[in-house]
Amino acid sequence: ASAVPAASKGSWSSFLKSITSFSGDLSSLTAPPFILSSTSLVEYSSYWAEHPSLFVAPAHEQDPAKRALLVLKWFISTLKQQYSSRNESLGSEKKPLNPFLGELFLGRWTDAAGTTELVSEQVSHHPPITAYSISNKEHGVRLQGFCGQNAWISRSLTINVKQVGHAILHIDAFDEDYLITLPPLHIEGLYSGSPFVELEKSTYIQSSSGYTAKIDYSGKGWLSGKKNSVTATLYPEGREKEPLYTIEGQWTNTFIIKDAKTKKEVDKYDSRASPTTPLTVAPLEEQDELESRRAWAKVAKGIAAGDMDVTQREKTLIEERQREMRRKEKEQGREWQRTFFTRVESHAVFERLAGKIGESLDVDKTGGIWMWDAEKAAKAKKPFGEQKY
Ligand SMILES: CCC(=O)OC[C@H](C)CC[C@H]1O[C@H]2C[C@H]3[C@@H]4CC=C5C[C@@H](O)CC[C@]5(C)[C@H]4CC[C@]3(C)[C@H]2[C@@H]1C
Repeated sequence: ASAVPAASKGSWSSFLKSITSFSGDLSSLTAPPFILSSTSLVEYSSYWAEHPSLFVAPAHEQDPAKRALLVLKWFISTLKQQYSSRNESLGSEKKPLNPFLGELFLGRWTDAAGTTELVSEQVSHHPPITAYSISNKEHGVRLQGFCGQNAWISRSLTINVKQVGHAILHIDAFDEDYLITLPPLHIEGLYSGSPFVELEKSTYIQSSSGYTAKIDYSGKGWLSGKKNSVTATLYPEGREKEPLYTIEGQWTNTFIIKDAKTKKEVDKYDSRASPTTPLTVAPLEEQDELESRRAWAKVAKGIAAGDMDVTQREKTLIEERQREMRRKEKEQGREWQRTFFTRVESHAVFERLAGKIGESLDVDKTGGIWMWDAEKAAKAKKPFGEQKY
């Protein structure tokens, strides 16, 4: 059954034609109004920690294998938010707003786990790359990472997305690091007008304490037959055939954790019984002009009202201002200063952990690694974007 509103049938079918001649940069596609989201992609970093208690739990587990298992459990619990939350709240996957260079999204979760802070910054516009840091000081846990997307259309009107980047979780109490790789995905359901994400292939979590998790994704009609299926094993690095724990289930629903030797269930996770903690974001009037919801407020209103003239006009204003800033920077031989993150050519922890996973790891093809810069962060205060012209 098509989910395309009757009035949009025409624009949806012309949209489907347009994506067959697709270039590779998703944001270059003009999608019809009903598929547009008023949320900017820079906000998607928040999906990593909407269950702060799961995010900090590993910091309190003394046994290194069980600690690695808690990291694996937290990671799989984030997938529903990352890849399916728009379906829940908006009825289908939507096209997010394309963040401008320097766009910021700042927020915090305050709940039983204390305060967990989110900083997300669009560190590159061409190609689009978002860098993020999520940290909880009381429990001494910090996730940092970056991500971009390479996309292409396959013949069956499927949008395929390869994610570029990775995440690194650091646990202060054990001075331990976990390298997390990002799943390839494709968008199904485009033809019927109700697109949704399906994950595919495998990803890894490699700990500095010597444990590897391999996570395999499959969908409806694949080996497991169920939509959004996931299986995972946790094993001592290099000994994939001697798993300690196994996980199986659906990342949009429930999954169970078993002891690989006794085959006994040791834990389970039910996403429907695990409410997320809402993120607290400053009210628009207190936000900096670089902060996403303030910057896109007029565009968001236009999209919510289904008024494409206002939407297009306000979007053009933002895009023109960005082009003007890039032109001036070029003229003055300067580059936009990122507020919280720095690009490095190499990174010891990343290289060491990536080496343990071996060739299966898709390192960022742009070669750069975006890292949280504590010095910049200490100096960063509003107005963030005061770059002298
Ligand atoms: C662009 C053509 C178009 O508008 O088609 C409409 C459809 C909504 C499909 C294209 C868009 O689908 C969106 C899904 C987005 C990904 C969802 C989750 C994540 C995880 C997060 O940690 C990083 C970002 C990422 C990979 C999103 C990237 C952008 C995606 C693919 C949107 C597509 C434009």
